[in-house]
Amino acid sequence: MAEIHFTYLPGDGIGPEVGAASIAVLNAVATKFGHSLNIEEHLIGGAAIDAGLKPLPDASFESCQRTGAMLLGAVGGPKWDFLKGAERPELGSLLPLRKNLNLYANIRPCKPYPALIDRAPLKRERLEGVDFVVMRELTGGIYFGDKGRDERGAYDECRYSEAEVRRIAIKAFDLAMTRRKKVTSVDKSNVLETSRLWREAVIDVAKSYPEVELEHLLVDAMTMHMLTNAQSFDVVLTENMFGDILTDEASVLCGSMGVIPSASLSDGGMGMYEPIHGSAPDIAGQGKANPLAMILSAAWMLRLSFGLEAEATAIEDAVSAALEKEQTTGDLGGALSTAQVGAWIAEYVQN
Ligand SMILES: NC(=O)c1ccc[n+]([C@@H]2O[C@H](COP(=O)([O-])OP(=O)(O)OC[C@H]3O[C@@H](n4cnc5c(N)ncnc54)[C@H](O)[C@@H]3O)[C@@H](O)[C@H]2O)c1
Ligand SMILES: CC(C)[C@H](C(=O)O)[C@@H](O)C(=O)O
Ligand SMILES: [Mg+2]
Repeated sequence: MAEIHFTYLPGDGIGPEVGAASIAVLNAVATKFGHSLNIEEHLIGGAAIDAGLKPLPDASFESCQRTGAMLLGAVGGPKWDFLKGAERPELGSLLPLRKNLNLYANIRPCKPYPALIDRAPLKRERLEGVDFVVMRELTGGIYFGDKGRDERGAYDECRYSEAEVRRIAIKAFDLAMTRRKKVTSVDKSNVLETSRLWREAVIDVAKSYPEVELEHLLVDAMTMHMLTNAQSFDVVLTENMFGDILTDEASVLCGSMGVIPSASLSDGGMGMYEPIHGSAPDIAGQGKANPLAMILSAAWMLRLSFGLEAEATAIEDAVSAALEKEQTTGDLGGALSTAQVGAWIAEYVQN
């Protein structure tokens, strides 16, 4: 019996809705496998601002540092869009959390479920066999450079050190060694100096992995290859902003934004788990949000932060079953609410 002790940060918009569904599933797993849940729930983002606190309140950050395992819904929304810089939910909570906990390795899978292939806008033959993982650098690049306004307009500085590129490249090659042994590094080295450094460092890291095939693609071409040739990818290695953009595109291959989880990992064993989607203000508060990405993120937390492989697999099997039996929300053509999908998966796990 294990104690599953983590920080739960529901956040804004659909965050608390998909979060509640994931907690219902975690409760079912804990009951079924005889574990106990110790959940530290804290405010983050707009919800913290509305409570008169900073976007990342000290108590929230301290809890994350203490537990080292975080399950996060989403932050941000139109209500807080008038705020500037670090007063914003995104810049004042999510980014400092990633940076200050050194969660530099962000892993986002793209493997369309068989039951969803016909829901994606691409032809079936372009989707069958697609199975790649994006290794996104998460604590460097343009997100974290100097930004501001001056007499010439506005600026966002993009910086990468060689060490920052090397450590994420090593993660990508290590992952490729456990898979089909191919790394596709995506950059814009025909224009950007950071991308030239990126490519040099990746080529150098690759020398230690002679079994792994390395290819380079420019990011503009990559957006096209992802739609025409996605079966050719295994591990896609890229920098912060390109990874953000490419993974939203990858979600289209999977049938919905609502099915892709992510893990953000440090070297010291910390992990934050969150869906790749945002707070979806257009559907928030209506029970329409698909909770599968959040539920799968919880499964990844069990596997990667607590070593609970059978428990994680039980959740993933239940998600596959829900898709096969069309127990889904409207984005996937189903008629269930967010809570009903969570309850169905929780029950499936327990039986
Ligand atoms: N990790 C995060 O906290 C995170 C990630 C992305 C965006 N955001 C924030 O979220 C806000 C909204 O951003 P956006 O609208 O560009 O992106 P979004 O991901 O919130 O929504 C994009 C589209 O996908 C749909 N969608 C997203 N998640 C869904 C789900 N689980 N089920 C069904 N449909 C879903 C939405 O309804 C919307 O049409 C912004 O403030 C943004 O900064 C936060
Ligand atoms: C909200 C935003 C800062 C975030 C990002 O760009 O990293 C989001 O889009 C994501 O994909 O996690
Ligand atoms: Mg994004």
